[in-house]
Amino acid sequence: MNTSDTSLQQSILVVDDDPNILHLLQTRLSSAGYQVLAATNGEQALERLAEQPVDLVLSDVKMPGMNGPELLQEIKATWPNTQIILLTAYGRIPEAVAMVQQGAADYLTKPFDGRELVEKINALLARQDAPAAPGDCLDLTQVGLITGNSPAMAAVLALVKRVAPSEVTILIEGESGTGKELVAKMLHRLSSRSNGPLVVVDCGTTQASLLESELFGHVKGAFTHAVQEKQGLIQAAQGGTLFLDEIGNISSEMQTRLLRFLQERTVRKLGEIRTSTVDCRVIAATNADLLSMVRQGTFREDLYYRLKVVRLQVPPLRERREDIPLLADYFLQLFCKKSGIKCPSLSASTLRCLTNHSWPGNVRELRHVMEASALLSDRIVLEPEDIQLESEPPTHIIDAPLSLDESERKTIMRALEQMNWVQKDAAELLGISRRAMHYKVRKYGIEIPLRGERFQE
Ligand SMILES: Nc1ncnc2c1ncn2[C@@H]1O[C@H](COP(=O)(O)OP(=O)(O)OP(=O)(O)O)[C@@H](O)[C@H]1O
Repeated sequence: MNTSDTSLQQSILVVDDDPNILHLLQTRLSSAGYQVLAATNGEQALERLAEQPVDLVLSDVKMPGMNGPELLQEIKATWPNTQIILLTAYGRIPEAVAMVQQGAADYLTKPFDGRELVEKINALLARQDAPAAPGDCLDLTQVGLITGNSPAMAAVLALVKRVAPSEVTILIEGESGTGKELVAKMLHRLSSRSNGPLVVVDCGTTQASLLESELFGHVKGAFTHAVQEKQGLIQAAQGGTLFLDEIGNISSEMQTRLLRFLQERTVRKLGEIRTSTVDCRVIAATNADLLSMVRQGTFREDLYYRLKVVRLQVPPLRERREDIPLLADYFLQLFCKKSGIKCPSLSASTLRCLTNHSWPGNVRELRHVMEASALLSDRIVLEPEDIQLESEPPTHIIDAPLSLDESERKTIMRALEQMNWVQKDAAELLGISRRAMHYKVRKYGIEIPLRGERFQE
């Protein structure tokens, strides 16, 4: 902590070119017990910091002269332990999110709620004061996440390390079995909440009717089988991380309740009047295309944007084949050690065979294949015939390069399907004129189902 010797007060530098906002922030934060310094632009902020380092900088993003991203870069280079919270206009959220990815702790949109701001700062500085989290020296294998030399996973891990210490909500996307849950674990372990619980909720397999009481809890007698009071999983994540797996599977009622929780950070048990505040970081994961679901009206747009403050995309295994040999060997050794059997090695042709497979079930499939091979073979070196791979679909279907026309036709079809066959909307989605869409539909002989509307030219 950077608190000066003469005072135990924590210090905050507020930076904004609007004198009214500056005054408001100074008053609010002083009355919350902080020592507050002020600057009206980025250059002045750096001068102030050179005179007196602070615990936290609260800065506007858009300012004349040095802008928010430049100021962030300067501060991170010279005072790496100083936390930065950004204030941004609603329309500039993408810029603020990019800054969080570059090391800012969090952001708030203007107009902001003063109470929420103070709570955010209190929580952030309280955690900064806490002893170093175990995640500080985390080695990936501690969460069981193995990667080889693939650039695709290196990029994911770099982003994980950058955003883990912040408080932002994260949406992890990726096909089933790619390791999204392990990524969530890593985010938790690398955060300042790593001493708190990581509560995993599988929204995909929990029965819709049960999910509400699982998440929010209930009082005794709230419904027929509520024989005793139960704490909800959200509350159980107090001080830690709530991981909502398969978020695309929740009902529209649950979407509304979750959105309310994300906005207000309070929960109310079923059958209870009182609400309680919960301080937890939320990470969600999905293997569905949430954006398409938003377009089809099956997933709330406002919830989608609340969840995907930062998006992390875990690539399928076929896009990071460099990782396959290391993962295969890791699973083989893990299983053999657990089962007390002598671990075989993999011949060069077996490795080639594993690397060329398309792995539709991703890392989970590779794990199962290696376990089965270790169990079923008693050889010292595993050859391709010892490995049971699902047969691949005929390669000419998946590998044949698409002609430009074919891929254009597929794109048009996908857009039309997504927009319920309304050509006007599909044209808008693809950023082409209605006339061009009409022409392409005719060119490719695409049949519009009767319920689809045809636009007037
Ligand atoms: N990089 C990895 N290193 C080691 N094990 C991995 C890795 N990625 C995935 N696994 C293993 O593969 C299996 C699936 O991983 P995980 O549950 O994290 O995937 P997921 O993307 O969350 O899947 P789903 O969408 O089906 O929930 C687990 O057994 C996990 O341990």
